[in-house]
Order: sequence, then C-alpha cells, then structure tokens
Amino acid sequence: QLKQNYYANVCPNVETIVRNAVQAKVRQTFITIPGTLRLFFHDCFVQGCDASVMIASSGSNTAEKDHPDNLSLAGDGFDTVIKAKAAVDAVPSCRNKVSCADILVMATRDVVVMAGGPSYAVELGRFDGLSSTAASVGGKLPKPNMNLDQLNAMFAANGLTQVDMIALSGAHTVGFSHCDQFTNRIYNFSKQSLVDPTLNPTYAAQLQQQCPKNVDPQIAINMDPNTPNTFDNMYFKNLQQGKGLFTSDQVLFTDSRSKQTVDSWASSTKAFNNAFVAAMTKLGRVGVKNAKNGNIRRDCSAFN
Ligand code: HEM
Ligand SMILES: [Ca+2]
Ligand SMILES: [Ca+2]
Repeated sequence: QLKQNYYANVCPNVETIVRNAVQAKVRQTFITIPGTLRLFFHDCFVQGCDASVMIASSGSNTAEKDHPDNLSLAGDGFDTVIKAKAAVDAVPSCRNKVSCADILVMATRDVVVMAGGPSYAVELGRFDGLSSTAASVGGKLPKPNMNLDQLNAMFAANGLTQVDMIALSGAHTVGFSHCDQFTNRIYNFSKQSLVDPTLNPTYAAQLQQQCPKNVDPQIAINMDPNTPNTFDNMYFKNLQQGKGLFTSDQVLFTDSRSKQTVDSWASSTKAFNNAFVAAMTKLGRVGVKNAKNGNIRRDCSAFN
C-alpha cells in the first residue's frame, strides 16, 4: 500500500537526499527537468510505475527503453534517477532499501518544483518490476497525431479521466521535441492545405524555419514557444492561440468536448496546478508492484 513517509523508519531523510541530488543535476543541465518528467510518464504507462523503463537491454532481452517509442527519452532523465539512487545508497541505513520506482516519483516531483510548478506530497512504497521488454511497449504510449478519442482511450486504460489527461498534457509546458514528431503539420498536411489549418500561421512559419525540410534528425525545439523553461499554465494559453505543437495538443482546444477545460486552466494557474497534482498522484498509483511481484533493485538499470 502506498503512503506518504513510507521510508520514515529506514531512511527518514530520503526526500532531502533525493532533492539535493536532483538539484545538483539540474544545475548541470536543464534537460534534467523535462527528461525526468517524461521518463516517469513512460514508466507508469508500461507495466505500471515500477522503473521497468530504466532497465538496460542485456543478452537476449531487448528492454523497454530500446522500443522506438522510448528512443527519444532524454538520457539525463535516466541519469537523474541513477545519481539520486547513488546518493541514497551512500547512507548506510538507506542502502538498497529505497526502490528505483519511488526515487523516480520523488525526482519527478522535485523537477516540477524546480521549474516553478506546484509542490506536492508524494506517496511511496512501490517495488521495482521484474520484467522489461520492448515487446510490451507497443500500443501503450500515446502518439503525437492522436485524436481526443484515442487519447482518452489510452489514458482510461490506466484509470485516468479526460480531465487527468488534459492536466498531464500540461507537462508539455517544458521541454523539447524533435522535428519529425510534427513535420506532417507544417509540410504536406493535406490536399486542401499544406499547413495544418488549426496551427497559428505565424507559429507555423516559425516551426518551418526551425525545422526546415531534411533537417538534422538530432535537432529538437522548445515545445512551449513562450516559457519553455518554466512549469506554468502557458501550455493552455498557447492552445487558445493555435500554438499547440502536436495534433494531440491542439486537439484539446479544437475538440468541443475538451475546450472548456483548456479555457479554464488558461485563465487559472491555481486550477491547473490542483488538477495536475491530482492527476500526477493518480498516475503514480498505476500498476504498483509489491514485495510479492517486485523487489528493490540494487542497480536501477539491471535486475538483481
Ligand atoms: C497526451 C499524450 C502525449 C503525447 C502524444 C506525447 C508526445 C510527446 C512527444 C512526441 C514528445 C517529443 C519527444 C521528442 O521528440 O523528443 C514529448 C515530449 C515530452 N512529453 Fe509528452 N506526450 C503526451 C503526454 C505527456 C505526459 C502525460 C507527460 C508527463 C506528465 C509528458 C511529458 C513530456 C515531456 C516533459 C516532454 C519533453 C521531453 C524532453 O524535453 O526531453 N507528455 N511528448
Ligand atoms: Ca513501468
Ligand atoms: Ca512553460
């Protein structure tokens, strides 16, 4: 059973230890923030929040992280968890007592706060998963060209509502995307219109400039063109102006079933923050493992 202060007896300072390690990593590079946040999402949607995404491929096993849908996960997200785990394990009473899954949950809360987002108490007590295969990833993660029904179905499969899905999409207020994720919207969209008509024309021109045809596939651009490094409700204000980067972002405003939620969070930071915290807490409960079907990994990237 998940609970706050789960490690109070064995490792009372675990949250401070993790926060300090995350802070040191954020000082080295900003990508720590979006990288960790997205890693948490991709972990929970495949086999639950059990750090299965952290496992490296070995021998005959191709792990989750080598599935095409995970190849764009930033290495700095993984490194954040590895560094925080090392800091926790440096304290004798904590050594091999705190799961990688819980460290990822704490680190994710910390990066949101460090980017200016809301703070919240995290529930802990997850065990680490015992399997990680690339074959288990297909169809579990949303695609940037999905419509509202497809997004809702994918989140509902994890016990999350449309409101949760919209709140969590607000994570696109920080971080980067590679150009190939949205080129269909700015070149050759359809017979009627070369550019997706739901895109703001000025923004579309900016995207074409940043992502010319045949651009280096390594190039990544800010997802929030206004406040790319701040966790705020700008994502929703952008959607109102046709500045959602992916079809899956912009559809939240163009579909009448989700527009009202976007409008209300565009006008209230507090309402968005509350919804985001509630949705992150629910996301953190997905598919949690216990001592019977999980363990505490010594090395987050390998099974014991
Ligand atoms: C609603 C469906 C979602 C879709 C279709 C989607 C899709 C994507 C795509 C295509 C990228 C760009 C990857 C790249 O090219 O490097 C991305 C980045 C990102 N996503 Fe999502 N995402 C969704 C939901 C979420 C959720 C729920 C979260 C977290 C709560 C999240 C957090 C992020 C972050 C932080 C980045 C930036 C990563 C970085 O800068 O390294 N996304 N997403
Ligand atoms: Ca997982
Ligand atoms: Ca922002």
